[in-house]
This record gives sequence, C-alpha cells and structure tokens, in this order.
Amino acid sequence: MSKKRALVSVSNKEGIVEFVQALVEQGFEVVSTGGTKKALQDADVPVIGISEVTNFPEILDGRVKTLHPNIHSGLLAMRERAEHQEQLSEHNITPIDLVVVNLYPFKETIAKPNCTFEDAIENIDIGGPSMLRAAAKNHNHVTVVVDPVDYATVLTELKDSQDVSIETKRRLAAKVFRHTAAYDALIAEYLTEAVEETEPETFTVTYERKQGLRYGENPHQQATFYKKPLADAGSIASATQLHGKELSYNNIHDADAALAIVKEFTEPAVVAVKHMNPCGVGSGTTIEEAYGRAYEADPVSIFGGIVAANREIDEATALKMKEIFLEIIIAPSFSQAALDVLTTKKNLRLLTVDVTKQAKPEAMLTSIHGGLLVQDEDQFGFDEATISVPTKREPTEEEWAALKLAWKVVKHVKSNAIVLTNGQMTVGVGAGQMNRVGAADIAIAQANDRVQGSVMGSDAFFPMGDTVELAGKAGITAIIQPGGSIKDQDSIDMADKYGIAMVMTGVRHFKH
Ligand SMILES: NC(=O)c1ncn([C@@H]2O[C@H](COP(=O)(O)O)[C@@H](O)[C@H]2O)c1NC=O
Repeated sequence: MSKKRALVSVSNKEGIVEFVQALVEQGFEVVSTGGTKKALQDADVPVIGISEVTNFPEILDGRVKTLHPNIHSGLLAMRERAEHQEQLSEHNITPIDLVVVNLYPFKETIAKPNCTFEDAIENIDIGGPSMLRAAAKNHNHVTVVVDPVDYATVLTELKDSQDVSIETKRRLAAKVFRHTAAYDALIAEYLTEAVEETEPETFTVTYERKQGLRYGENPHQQATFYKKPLADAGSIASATQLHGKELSYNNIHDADAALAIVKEFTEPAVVAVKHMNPCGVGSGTTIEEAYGRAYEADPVSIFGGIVAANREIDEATALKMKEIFLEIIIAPSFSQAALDVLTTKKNLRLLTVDVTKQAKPEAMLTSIHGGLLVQDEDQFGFDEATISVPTKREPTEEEWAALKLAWKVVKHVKSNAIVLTNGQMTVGVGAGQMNRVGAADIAIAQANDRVQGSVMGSDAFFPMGDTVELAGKAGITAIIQPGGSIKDQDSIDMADKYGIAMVMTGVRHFKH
C-alpha cells in the first residue's frame, strides 16, 4: 500500500516538528515549503521539498510556492471517482491526505505600530488559503488542520484508528472556512479603511472569542464574549481582571458604558453605572474626592453598581469603596495597599484598563432582527464654535462648569435624558423616559434638596416650554440643550421668565 501524504506549510511553527515527526511515525510522507521544510530538516524529520512535487521552483519571494495543479489536484481529487483517479495517474499526481497550513501573520503585522502598507500587503497569504479551502472542500477525503490546537486530536485519532473520523474532518473543515473568512474579513477591513470607503456594499467584520459567558442578559439566554482582533487597549475587551468572580454579560456591557463616560474626563473622575446608565458621576482634585461625590450623587443606586475611575485607586479610596457592595471597580491601576483592602472581598471584580488611551473611533453596531445598523460613534464633545446663549442671562463661571459636566454625562444617558449637576457631581439623572418632562421629573425628584441652584442638561431639544418651566419652578438656574425645535422661542421665553441662563449646543445626543 502506498504511503499517505501530508502537505505541511506553516508560518507559526510552534509544535510542528513534534507533530510531523509523529505523522511520519504513523506512516506519512511529508511534503513541505521552504521555511517549514528547513525547520523539519533541522530536526532530522524526513521531508520532500514542494518543488520536487511541482517540478517548479518557489519563486517571486514565496508569492508562488504551492499554487500548482500538482498540489491542487492532489487536494481536490475525489477518491471514489474513477475519472479523477485516472486523471491523477495520467498526470502522475499523488493525492494528499492531510494538510497542515497556517497563514502569514496579517493581524500581527498590522498590529505593529510602524507597519507600512507594503508590509501589510506582503502579509496577505494567497497559497495558504487556497490549499486550506481546497482541502476543506474535499474534507470527505482530506484532513485539514489550520490550528495547532488540533494537532493532538488528529494524532490521537490516527494512533487509535489509523484514520481521522469524518466527524472530525468535517469539524476541521468548518473551522477552516471560519478561519479563512475571518482572515479575509480583516484584510477587507484594513483595505476598506485605507481607501476610506464609508458605505461598503457588504459589511464583513470579524471577532474572536474572548470568553464563554455563564449566560446572557438573563439566565435562559446563551451568550459569548467576542473581541475585535485588534481591540483598543482602552476598551473593556482589553481589560485585565485582577480579582473577583467571572464577568457576566451585564457586567461587561455596563463596564463598557462606565468606561465611555469616565473617558470624557481629564481631571480625576469616577462614574457609577447601573443598567447602562450613570447613577452617579463625580469629579475632584483627587480620586478619593471624585469617588465620594459619585457615591453621594445617588447612594442608593450605586449599590451593586459598576464603578470606573480614571486614576489609580489608592488605599483611602479603596477603604471607602469597600464599605458598600459594588460589582466591579475599573481603573488604570490599583495601589498595592488598595488591592490589599479590596481583595478581601472575594467576589468583587477588579479590572485594569488603560482609560487614558485615546480610542480610535469605532463603527457602532446594533443588531436588529434580520439586519444590522452601523453608525459612527458619538464622539462629539463640547465645541465653543457651535454654542449660543439665546437667553437674557449668560451662565456664570460656576454654571458653565456645571453645564459642561451635565453635557458630558447626558450624552451617555439613555434618551430621553435629563441630567442635573452642580459643578462637581451629578445630583439627578432621569433616563430612558418616553417624554422629556417625565425624565426631568425623575431627575428633579432624585436631586431633592440639591435641585436648588443646580443646572440641567438635556440630550435633545425641548419641543415646548414645559420642561424649562419645571426647571424654573424647581430652582434650576441654567440649562444646556441642543436647541433646534420650531418652538425654541417658547423655551427661551420661559427661561427668561425664571432668570435661567440657557446654552444651545446645536448638537443632539440621542442614545437608545
Ligand atoms: N504562495 C504560495 O504558493 C504559498 N503557499 C504556501 N504559502 C504560505 O507560506 C507559509 C509557509 O512558508 P514557509 O514554509 O516557507 O515558511 C504558510 O503560511 C503558507 O500559508 C504561500 N505563501 C503565500 O501566499
């Protein structure tokens, strides 16, 4: 009986020598390309050079090595078809039974900070995906291994039954098509960005499994956490967990929301999030002061909350944080003393994320039944050029500071959103209401006796003067809102009636 043939061509050479050595022991003859062949020969593994099979040299700096009918016919021939067998014999081609290929490191190449366009292009593998796809198509006859993780399974099956089962072959083939699709998706994404195509006719993105989750938003929902292949260092997908229970689906979602808000601040700031909305935001000269304010903003809702800080957590802050039940604390770092304090809480999750990292704007995706909505991230901040003050009174300096804080926070609150602040913290948050007056009612009620002298931020314009009237009656002294309603004048008149200074930003911050 003729020997089984394996074709081995790998960029990632980890474990390859041991695997191929074992294949040889299982009776395989091995064909290989330049670098792989050398690695095998250096380890005294017998190997046939690809050129001996193609009768053609590896040329064009390796751009053409395995792209040859002698290889692809060996991969694609259907063993049960007599004509295929005859054609192989006629052209003196040996069938290939096992393919071990992994691809040029495109992702690792573009991840390098100084990667040039030429580097990226040169790392697009052509011959590898062609072999993988051919072998995967013909998986009834060919075993195809793209991931070194699968070497062990293949070897075990070969040792146990001299063959790889059809179930394994099919599972490996499916993995190949996922792999090549993801590989091409990343190349497509890279080139689409390079040519600045903003509305491609197909939207191909790829994600890698980061971790399985115990369940989704509710225990009866299955869920998995996927990350972008090159996730931003400042994102929750790149967080390092130092301590605590495994993150849940809701934890990750809320942590993402908390991070987005805290990144709005340059001064020390702390954000507490519950169910995707900030319940308390505080800033200060120290992180301890900022946390104190975020806590005071709403001492009830912060219970069981997700807290993000933009400075190292020190011991003093940790001692305060320890007093209540928090799900997660996210910070750029924790001092050793803070860790000693917080790690006494077994379940408390402690995460480090580089919150100072300026994230690249990302496309934001919302899946809907039967489709996907794609939009730019709402990265708009506060632009002096677009603002106006249409009321008789201009905000005072303190009011400006408070208004800017309200504007930063309200952008991240579910619409309709109203946020009340003083200069250093939120005092009332009205989130996700179906009408704006309802959101204002909630924020005012929550602010209680702190409403007097506070300022209001609204994510979208006031369709009429009623919310401003509510604000005036409650003692709110200044408002920031986009403006743009046909009834803006009603709101302006109402603000003037109550001596409220009103800023119009010209920019809306709906969030659904
Ligand atoms: N062009 C070809 O014919 C070709 N055939 C195989 N490769 C790739 O070459 C790499 C292995 O190269 P080497 O054995 O020379 O180190 C593998 O990642 C494989 O996917 C090729 N390279 C790129 O397309």
